[in-house]
This record gives sequence, structure tokens and C-alpha cells, in this order.
Amino acid sequence: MALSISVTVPTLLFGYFLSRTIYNLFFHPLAKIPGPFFAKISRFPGFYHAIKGDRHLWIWQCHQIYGDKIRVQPNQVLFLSQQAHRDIYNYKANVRRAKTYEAWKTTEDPNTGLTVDPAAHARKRKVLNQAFTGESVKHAASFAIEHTDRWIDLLVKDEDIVTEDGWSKLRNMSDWTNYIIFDILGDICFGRSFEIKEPGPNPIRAIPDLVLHNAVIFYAILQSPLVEFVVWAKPKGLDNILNMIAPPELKTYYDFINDSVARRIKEENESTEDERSARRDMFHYLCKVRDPITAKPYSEDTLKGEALLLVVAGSDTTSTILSAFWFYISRNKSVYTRLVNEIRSTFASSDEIVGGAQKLQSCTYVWACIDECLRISPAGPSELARETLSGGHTIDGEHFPAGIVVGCGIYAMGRNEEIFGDPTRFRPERYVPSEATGVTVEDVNRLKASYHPFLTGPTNCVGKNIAMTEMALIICRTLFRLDVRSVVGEDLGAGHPSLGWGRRDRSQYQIADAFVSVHKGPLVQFRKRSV
Ligand code: HEM
Repeated sequence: MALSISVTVPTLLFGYFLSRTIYNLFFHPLAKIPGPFFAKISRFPGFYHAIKGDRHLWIWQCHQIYGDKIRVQPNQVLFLSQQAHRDIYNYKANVRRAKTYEAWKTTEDPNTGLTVDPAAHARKRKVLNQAFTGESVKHAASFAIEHTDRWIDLLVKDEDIVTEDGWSKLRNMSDWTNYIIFDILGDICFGRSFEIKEPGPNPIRAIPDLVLHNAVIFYAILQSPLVEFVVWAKPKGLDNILNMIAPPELKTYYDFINDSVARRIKEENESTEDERSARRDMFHYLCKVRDPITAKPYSEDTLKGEALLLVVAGSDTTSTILSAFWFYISRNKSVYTRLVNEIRSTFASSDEIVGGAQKLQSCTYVWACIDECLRISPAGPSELARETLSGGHTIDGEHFPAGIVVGCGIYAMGRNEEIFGDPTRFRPERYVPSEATGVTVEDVNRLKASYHPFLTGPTNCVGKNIAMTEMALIICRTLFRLDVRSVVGEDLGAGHPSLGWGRRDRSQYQIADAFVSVHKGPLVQFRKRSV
């Protein structure tokens, strides 16, 4: 009997895996899509690259080897063309967010960013849109200004000046951008800053890193062969176990969010109309919004979920782009000179640098630098996975049946040579029409139409205007008052020949792929402007 079990079980398992392999290779609807052999029959290659943090590079490499359409999992195909991007992410696409989004959720009713069902998402999004108006962007900009001015003071505070000509200690810009973005978001969301940029102990300061650490682990699980089990087990008890083993700092963070939400609801309920309309934070708007069908306000639980979404979606994304910005401008003399000249000749004083102002809009080179950072160092480097629905969906001229996971790798799209020519070079000029360089308005429009860092369609980034304004304000106000430089030999965040394919170039800022981008450095110095 014992012998027969020891023979039967492995035989059955072998038979199962063999038949699945044959099915995946020859009979699966994606059987004819090119891709690495092992990716056609298992999730292990994607899992391996997720653990290594270079899944975005692997996708880019696969496109170079196999073409515009690649099979990266037995049931997943990724595309490089603009047409495919339009087909997958447009409002009418017969797709929904892939089920893997559900594995990220921490509340029973997922927040807008994790809602998979298109109709449920559309309803939540309509409500959220009510909080992202021109007025809220204006208020967000005023928070960005207050925090930036304090941040600049801290970057060059007297006791941290280490050279005779006024240069500061080395500043790790991944940390410093996390500090400012997190503090701004605390104010934008709750009217209550996290104050992590201020010196002295603060348990919240560990949070940006912990959120990323969480993402690294979770991303690997989501790419693993265990993902379906995880999605199934989370609501059935796995969530409780994960909560029990979560690090204490993460609990402090959730407590902070919950407490801030409860406090703000109380304030909103107890204050007069005049006091309420004097408030400028997102909560003021979120407390006012109404569900278009039930006409009910958000419940406290929903508010907590949305608050968490705003803080996570708005922090690491913006911090990645700004970290890349400091890396590239401190290492590209001509870019730096042109950028600083534009800022210092456009504004007569730092007070003129405000959100929405004509002068800020006129800084074409500032916006070009931001666009170039969004391209070369995206905040979410791999695909935003979508699943085809009943009846299937046609992508780039080819029909795919229901249940296929599809998407476009954003890092690979930004490095498409056919579109960008020299995609590995940091060259903001590609976004500035000019007779001298031969770049036309049509060229710029073509580039912008072929790359979408904030996505397009129903799930596009609701915070795009806030993010763009915030980044422009931080950049302009900082470079109006300070000089910045890199230091020879301090290469944190740079590529290196020892780092392997896609990471060898020392002039390139490196990101690791954990659904969001994980990054380190650069280390730079600041001083009060000399001219
Ligand atoms: C450089 C900065 C940013 C980038 C590159 C970015 C990019 C994106 C992308 C690509 C998505 C789509 C995600 C998906 O469908 O899975 C998204 C969604 C979202 N973003 Fe952003 N984002 C940025 C900043 C912000 C900021 C500052 C906020 C808020 C203050 C924000 C709030 C959101 C929210 C709430 C969603 C979910 C929208 C929905 O599901 O309908 N983002 N973002």
C-alpha cells in the first residue's frame, strides 16, 4: 500500500505537470506568442526576476529578443506598440484590472486603486474625482510651497556645511525626497504633516522604506506560482496572520492614518461652515463628496482606505521621479546650466514661484526635465496588468479570448528605440521644440502620445496635476535658492559594469522593480546659490 502511494502520487503529479506543459506549449490560446521557453510553461522566470528586482529589465530584454509581443507567463502577454497600449487601457476596452490587484487590498471593500470590477471602479472613481478639482490642486500647491521652503533651509543648515565655499554634507536624495513628499502628503490629505523631514526621532520616518519593503515581498509573491492561493487565502485568514507579523512601525503608520481620519471626521462634524471652508486638505473635499447613486457620504472605513491609497499612490511615485531628477541634473553639466538659467531668469524672487502661475507654465525646460525623468526612470516600471473579459478583446489587430492577462511594460516602452532614438540618454531637449535642434512641435506630440507615465483611460492617475505641480514647485524653488553638485566617487544609485545586463551604464540611475520603483541615492551636495 505504502509503495503504491509513493508511486501513484508522483506519477499523478508528473502526469499533471506534463499535460499542463503540453497544453501550454501547443494548445493554449497564447501558444503562438513568442517568449522565453520556461515563461511559456511556468511563472518561475517572472518570479525569479521579481525576486531579483529586475523584472522590468527582463521584459525590456524579451522585447528586444522576441519582438513587440511577448509571452511572459503561460497566461500573460505584453505589448510594446502604441496601438496595443490604446487598445488595452482605453475607456471602452473589454478588460478589467487583473485579479492580482486584489492581493494588495487591506480592507474588505477595496479602495478605488485596488477595485477590479470596472463598474464598481467607475462609481468609486466618480466620487474620488470630486476631491481632485482645480481648487484642491491650488491648495496642494500651497502645502508644497510651505514644506519646500523649510526643506531647503534644512538641506543647507549652518551646522551641516562642510566646505569653506559653503557646500553641505552629502544628502541622500532618495531619503530627502521621501521626507518632503511624505510631509506634503500628510498635509494634502489630513491637514496634518508627518514632519519626518524635521530633525529628531520620529517613528513615521521609517514608513516610506517599510512600505517599499512590503512591496518588494508582495510583488515577488504576486509573480510567484502561489499567487492564486494568496488571492484565495487572504480574506480567509491570511490577512490576519500578515497583520500579526507586520513590523511595529507599519502598525504605527496604520494607527496614524486611522487616527488622522477619525480626528478629521470629528473636526469636520464639529466645526462651523466657515471653519470648514477655510480648510484646504483633501479630507475637506472627501468629507463633502457623495456617491452618485446612493447620495451617501463616504463611510469612515472607506475614508481610511482612500486615505491610505492617496498616501501610498502619491508618495513613492513622486519621490522616484525626483530622486532620478537630482541624479541626472547633478551629472549633466549642460542640462544643469540650462535649467538653472531658465529658473533664475524667469523668476525675480522665490515668492513668484507658485502653482498655476503663467511664469511656472512658461518654464519649458523644467517641464521637459520632469518628462524625461518620468520616461527614463518610471515610478512603476512594469505592466499594469489587465484581464480580458467575456467575449475577449482585440489588441493590435489580434483577438484574445476571455481570461488572458495583458499589459504594456512601461520601462520597455520608454526605451523603445524606434520612438526615442537614443532612449538610454538623459536628454530633456527631446521634449523642447526648437529650430536649433530640429525638434518640432509634432515630434514632441508624437513622443508624448507614445508614452503614458500616468496611464490613460478609466484608471489613469487622478493625482497627475497635483504631482506635476508639486514636482515643478520643488525643483524651481530649490534651484532658485540653491546650487547642487554630485561628488566624484559617490555613485550610490548609478549603474556599474558589475551589475549585469541593463545596469552597466554608470550614467544611468538604477531602479529595482517591486511594482513600484525601489531606488537608492543619489548622494549630492547643496549650497546657497553663488550667482
Ligand atoms: C510622479 C507621480 C505619479 C505617477 C507617475 C503616478 C502614476 C499613476 C498610475 C500609472 C496610475 C494607474 C495605476 C493602476 O491603474 O494600477 C495611478 C493611479 C492613481 N494615482 Fe497616481 N501617480 C503619481 C502621483 C500621484 C499623486 C501625487 C496622487 C495623489 C495625491 C496620486 C493618486 C493616484 C490614485 C488615487 C490612483 C488610483 C486611480 C484609480 O484607480 O482610478 N498619484 N497613478
